[in-house]
Amino acid sequence: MKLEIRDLTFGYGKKAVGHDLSIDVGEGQSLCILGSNGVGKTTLLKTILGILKPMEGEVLIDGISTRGWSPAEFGKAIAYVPQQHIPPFPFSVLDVVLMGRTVHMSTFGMPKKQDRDIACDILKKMGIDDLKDKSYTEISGGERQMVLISRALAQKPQILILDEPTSNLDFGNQARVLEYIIKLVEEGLTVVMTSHRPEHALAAASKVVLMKGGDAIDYGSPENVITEESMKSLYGIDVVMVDADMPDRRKAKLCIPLMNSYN
Ligand SMILES: Nc1ncnc2c1ncn2[C@@H]1O[C@H](COP(=O)(O)OP(=O)(O)OP(=O)(O)O)[C@@H](O)[C@H]1O
Repeated sequence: MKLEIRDLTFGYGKKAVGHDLSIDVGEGQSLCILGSNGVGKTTLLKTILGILKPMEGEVLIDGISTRGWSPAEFGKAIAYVPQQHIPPFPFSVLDVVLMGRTVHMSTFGMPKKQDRDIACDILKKMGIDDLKDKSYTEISGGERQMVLISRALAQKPQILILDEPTSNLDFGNQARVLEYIIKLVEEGLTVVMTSHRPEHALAAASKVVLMKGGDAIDYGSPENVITEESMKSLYGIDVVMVDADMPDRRKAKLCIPLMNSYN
């Protein structure tokens, strides 16, 4: 599914957070939104998800405006992995993942065997099936992040939206989640994510948008958009871009902040 954001102004009530944004991301592509704290990344995601109404402009899915869509219509197309999720009850991990199946059930419907099979299969693919029967309130923040990604995938969305998907994860799980996102994109999913890690955008995104002061100051391929100059402009620090030789002869681009402590 193609996601288009056309001349979008978004925010809370009458207060605009972002202005006149136009970006698109197609099937089998991923878009990463970079920008400093409080610039409006989550607010943009909430507007795409229909949680907030556009102040001006439109969000289109496969060319159709989502204005007036019901939560069920959004739920069938888009799944969301939020930054933080505080559970009100001690559901089991499997129950949380099964919640992703709700959009495919009738009102008051109960999960069927097929729903359980889908949920268990995703937990296996994410490498966390050993957590299945644990209480969601008694697992670590990083494990919870993996469970939330599983819940979103159980929804079988066409578009997956992730707000800082690697923020709570250890070094290994960050790489695993990024690899998994890359695989899902290769399989045809449309992904939109936010990140505070330029390397993650370089590794996993087809397109990057840089947000500053409510505007998109640059938008395009990660290699073109993520530069020493643009990162200084975005985050106010000097950075050095380095090409690292990977064992398979590929190059990986790294973005290293210039700190006085290096010697
Ligand atoms: N519910 C709300 N009502 C009014 N203003 C809000 C609300 N939530 C966030 N804001 C404001 O909107 C602006 C953008 O916030 P947002 O959470 O979208 O930023 P962000 O780029 O996702 O930040 P971070 O990187 O820290 O997660 C901030 O100034 C914030 O204070």
